[in-house]
Amino acid sequence: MSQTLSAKICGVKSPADVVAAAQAGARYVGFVFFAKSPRCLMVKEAAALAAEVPLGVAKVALTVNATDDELDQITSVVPLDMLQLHGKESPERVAEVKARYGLPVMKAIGIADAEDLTQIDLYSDAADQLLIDAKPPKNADLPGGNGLAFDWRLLAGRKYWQTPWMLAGGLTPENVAEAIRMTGARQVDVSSGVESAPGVKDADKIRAFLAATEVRDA
Ligand SMILES: O=C(O)c1ccccc1N[C@@H]1O[C@H](COP(=O)(O)O)[C@@H](O)[C@H]1O
Repeated sequence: MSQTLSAKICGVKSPADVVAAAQAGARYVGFVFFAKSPRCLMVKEAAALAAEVPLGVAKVALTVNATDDELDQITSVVPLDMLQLHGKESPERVAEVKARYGLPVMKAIGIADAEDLTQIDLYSDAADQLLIDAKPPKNADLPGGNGLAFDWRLLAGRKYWQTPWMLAGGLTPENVAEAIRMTGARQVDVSSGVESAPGVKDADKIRAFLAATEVRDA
């Protein structure tokens, strides 16, 4: 039996990126609002891109430790379906953001070893979704989007968490099917693995990534 998973293409920067993601079957596209990222958008640029996103594809704003002022600016200008919090936001802050903006919130959890998995339980009530990503290296400029994978064996047998979750971190068209098989993920998120250079999405890689998420049961 063939199972189609949901995929998020994060860090789209142009109408062509949006078209490539939507036509390939992405269920989410991500707009990055983090100045150090090569994928960072101005609020007005994101609003223009949001207008290009077809119905059925969710628009996600990725922020890192954003203040209310920053989130006010983003949410007042960009039509959004979800907020992704990718910094050190506490469970209380996640709940506050969810209540203040009335949008579903996805909290990123960085994983390097088994101990990090305890974070998942801490956030599972406050967040609508969890993004289980590789923990960034110490002193990295970016808390995500580094093209680094974690040991997927840490998630083996844990696919029945109550809170919906996405797998992220170092996914590529070449490894995503194996990552899905090992973790049981039903949703995957990718940024650098579908780029030809940092911040430059590649339509062929986006298509190959989405095609590879169609996993055939044995
Ligand atoms: O993509 C970015 O630039 C980024 C910046 C700051 C925080 C998170 C970011 N991206 C997120 O990280 C995951 C994993 O990225 P990658 O596929 O390993 O490059 C990505 O899916 C985004 O959600």
